[in-house]
Amino acid sequence: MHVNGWSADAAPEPLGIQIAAEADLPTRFGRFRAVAFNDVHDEREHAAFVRGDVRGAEGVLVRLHSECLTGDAIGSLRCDCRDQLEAALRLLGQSERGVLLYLRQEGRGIGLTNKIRAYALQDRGLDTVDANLALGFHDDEREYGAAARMLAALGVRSIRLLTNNPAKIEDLARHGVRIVERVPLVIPPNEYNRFYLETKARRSHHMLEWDDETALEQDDVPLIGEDSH
Ligand SMILES: Nc1nc2c(ncn2[C@@H]2O[C@H](COP(=O)(O)OP(=O)(O)OP(=O)(O)O)[C@@H](O)[C@H]2O)c(=O)[nH]1
Ligand SMILES: [Zn+2]
Repeated sequence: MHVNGWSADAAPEPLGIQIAAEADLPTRFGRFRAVAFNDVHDEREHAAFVRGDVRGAEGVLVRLHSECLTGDAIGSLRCDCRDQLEAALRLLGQSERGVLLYLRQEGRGIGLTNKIRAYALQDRGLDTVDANLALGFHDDEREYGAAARMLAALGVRSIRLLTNNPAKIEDLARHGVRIVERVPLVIPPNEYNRFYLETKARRSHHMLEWDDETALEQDDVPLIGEDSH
């Protein structure tokens, strides 16, 4: 398939990464292409979900989503991950082209077990940053080199990045990704993640602004079979 003079088969692969497998993926958000990679620098199974033709394209709408098993799969209300994931997929599904990178750096890179340890510390009053520090980690252990290589392997030339996180923008740019615009992805808080979101804004400088009028009411949060407390 030729797009803007590029051929998906003949395009030069960037050093150290290549597409390992791809297939169509119809989803409840629209039709995507699921893409897996071989990356000599990173053995984790990151994946790209690609909407439309992105090879050679400029200003492609891109979301980098860091894995959150508790939020993404189980529907935890402690964070905003699943809401962000669904909002991003909805936006991409309405777009002609775009990419969601699903990055296997659970718990901001500390892994599931340590994230649950961090939750236990948060239940004793620490915020997300101090909980990570108490466990001997940085507040955020993620890096976006693999994401940059995946975008290069897909032939994306420049991106419009869906994020509120300045560190993500900086690290991606440091890895050579051209970001032409930041597109906010703000989810109104619920009663369980309000402190978490406030911590993101206050301590991690995330660009979060929401209108309290639009905040989810408890009734809107699907806590089936549980008393609210
Ligand atoms: N260590 C730790 N990780 C968490 C916690 N809550 C959510 N996460 C992880 O945080 C990651 C999501 O990152 P966030 O900081 O919420 O958001 P972001 O992706 O950096 O920023 P945006 O692009 O604006 O969404 C996922 O990997 C989650 O598993 C927590 O309390 N502690
Ligand atoms: Zn989460």
